[in-house]
Amino acid sequence: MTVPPVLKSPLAKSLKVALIQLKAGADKAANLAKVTKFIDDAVKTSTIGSLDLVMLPECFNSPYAVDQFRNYAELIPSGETTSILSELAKKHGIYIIGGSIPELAPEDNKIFNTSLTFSPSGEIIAKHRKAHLFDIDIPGGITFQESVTLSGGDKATVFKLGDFGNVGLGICYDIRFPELASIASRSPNNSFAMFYPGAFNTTTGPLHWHLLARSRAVDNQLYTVLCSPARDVGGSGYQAYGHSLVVDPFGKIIAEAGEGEEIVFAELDKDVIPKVREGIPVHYQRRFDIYEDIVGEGKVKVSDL
Ligand SMILES: O=C(O)CCC(=O)C(=O)O
Repeated sequence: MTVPPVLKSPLAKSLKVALIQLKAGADKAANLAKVTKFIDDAVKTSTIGSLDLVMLPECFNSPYAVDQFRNYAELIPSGETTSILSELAKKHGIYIIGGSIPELAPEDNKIFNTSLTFSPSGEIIAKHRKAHLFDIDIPGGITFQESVTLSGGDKATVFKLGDFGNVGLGICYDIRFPELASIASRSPNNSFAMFYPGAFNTTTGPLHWHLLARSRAVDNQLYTVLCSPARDVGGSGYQAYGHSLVVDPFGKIIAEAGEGEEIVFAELDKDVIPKVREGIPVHYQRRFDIYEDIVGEGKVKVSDL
């Protein structure tokens, strides 16, 4: 096997990120006010210098509940959450990965679980509709059927984060399907990170949250960044797992929250990617001649907004 010359890192510089682990309730205005305050605080209290990107959790403006998604759904881009996040990105001059919100698609009245990313000038630069719907039934554990009210997106999402390079985006349950991260990481997309706003629960969280984050990182030799809501201790609704985290391309957890409301800071160091790909050259050893039919070049649907 010939290892090609080490690629220069796709990153212009290190990416400084903050993950906002907040608890959302039934009051949408209060949720949005909280988001504004947390983002302002993250920028002010950053322990790693000037932030480049702030990330929010899945369903941060509504309860995470099948019977509530339609009540909270908004049009994109004309809805209020889109304009608030756009203004915040502009005000602070940062990228915002806007967790996810229920989106109403007016053309067919469907509801999607959708994540938007904003540039530092407030433009939407990516839109991912959760592709794999969270339909599970674990006796004595948890039953949840997103497909009762949500529809699934039909594209992988990879986009350019300005000078930092390409990244991929999935939502929560999407992390269980390795294909999205693999599409993002391999040529020609060559992403350095996968971002997953997610709301695992107290049944599957302890079993799989860290395992999946580390697996996607190791499989693809990129960073994985997962942002969860805080746990609603004593609440009667969905119990999010918490533990927002960042895993480096070696599979090491470099930042992690607890269960409550918290901001976690992490720096995604550009030099780690070529180091790990040189040391363990799986990135260059893919045998698409053997498994082209699974994720063959040119056969994927990547979102272009
Ligand atoms: O996959 C899991 O265990 C949790 C997924 C989830 O909570 C979600 O997709 O919102």
